[in-house]
Amino acid sequence: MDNSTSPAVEFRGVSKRYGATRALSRAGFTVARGETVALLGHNGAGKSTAVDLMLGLRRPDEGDIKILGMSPGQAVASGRVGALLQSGGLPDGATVRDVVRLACGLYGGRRPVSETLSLAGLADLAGRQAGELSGGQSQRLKFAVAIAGRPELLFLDEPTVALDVEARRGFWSVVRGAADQGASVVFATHYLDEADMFADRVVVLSRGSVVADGGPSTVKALAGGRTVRCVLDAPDPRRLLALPGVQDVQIHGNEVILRTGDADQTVGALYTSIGGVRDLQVTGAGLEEALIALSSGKTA
Ligand SMILES: Nc1ncnc2c1ncn2[C@@H]1O[C@H](COP(=O)(O)OP(=O)(O)OP(=O)(O)O)[C@@H](O)[C@H]1O
Repeated sequence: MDNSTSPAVEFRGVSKRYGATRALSRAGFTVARGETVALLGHNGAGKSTAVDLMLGLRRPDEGDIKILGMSPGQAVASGRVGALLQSGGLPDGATVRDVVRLACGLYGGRRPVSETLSLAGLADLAGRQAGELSGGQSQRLKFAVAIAGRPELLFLDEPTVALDVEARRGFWSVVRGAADQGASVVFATHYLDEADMFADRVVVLSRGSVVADGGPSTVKALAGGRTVRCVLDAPDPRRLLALPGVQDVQIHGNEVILRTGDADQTVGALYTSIGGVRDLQVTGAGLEEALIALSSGKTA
């Protein structure tokens, strides 16, 4: 069957219970080829369950899951899917190169060892023992194993949990490199800034249901956006309302209060097309507030 045009993921009406716990409740979303999608939600929202189901590690109670046009089991068996899961260690005594060589060998050399090392940012660490790596380096080694078969689709389950800011940045820059080569990426996270910065789309899960699905700025706007305050000489309400993202304008003398669904664009345009901006402040709903509002069903 030619399934090269099928979406990377079709997840339709999926429910999963563990005894009395309802982990997923008719959850649905799709992931297009080449897209990077964040599954965002608090602890227990159902993210890992969704990832396990997409990898065929568990079976849904109801619903339908297709991965690259196939059942999850077939997709994984075809070697076209890579994964970095929360569990799973590395052989401490082996070097980075040994681990990567083994992974590349298991996939019949679809991706050369040197390319895999360099994509994962490990070229300079190839001779290091896996047990001597920092947290960020060992996540990059697990990532190298995940991309060794040149997968068309990558699943990353909370890959940067417990990493510091620098290590997280390093990790995401290597993921970008793999995504730039055309792989679709699905990652679970409760780091809101990561979803905002690295995903084309964010699927927000709350108590097993999808409560929002859209671009990061759409998800933020759903929860009411942010407030941008500043001082301007002679503010013009019509020009301010025409700025990108602005939904509402209030003016008190020289003080301006804008409600916006995209604070970054609004602030940029304030400086470039209005000018004379003083005492600028941005407050209110970031993705964090959006998530809280969406999770409790209190969206605007
Ligand atoms: N093997 C299991 N047995 C029983 N309950 C489970 C099991 N795995 C998950 N759960 C429960 O299912 C719900 C969803 O868990 P899941 O791990 O999918 O959420 P998550 O969003 O990945 O959370 P986290 O961010 O903490 O990893 C939670 O209430 C969890 O306690």
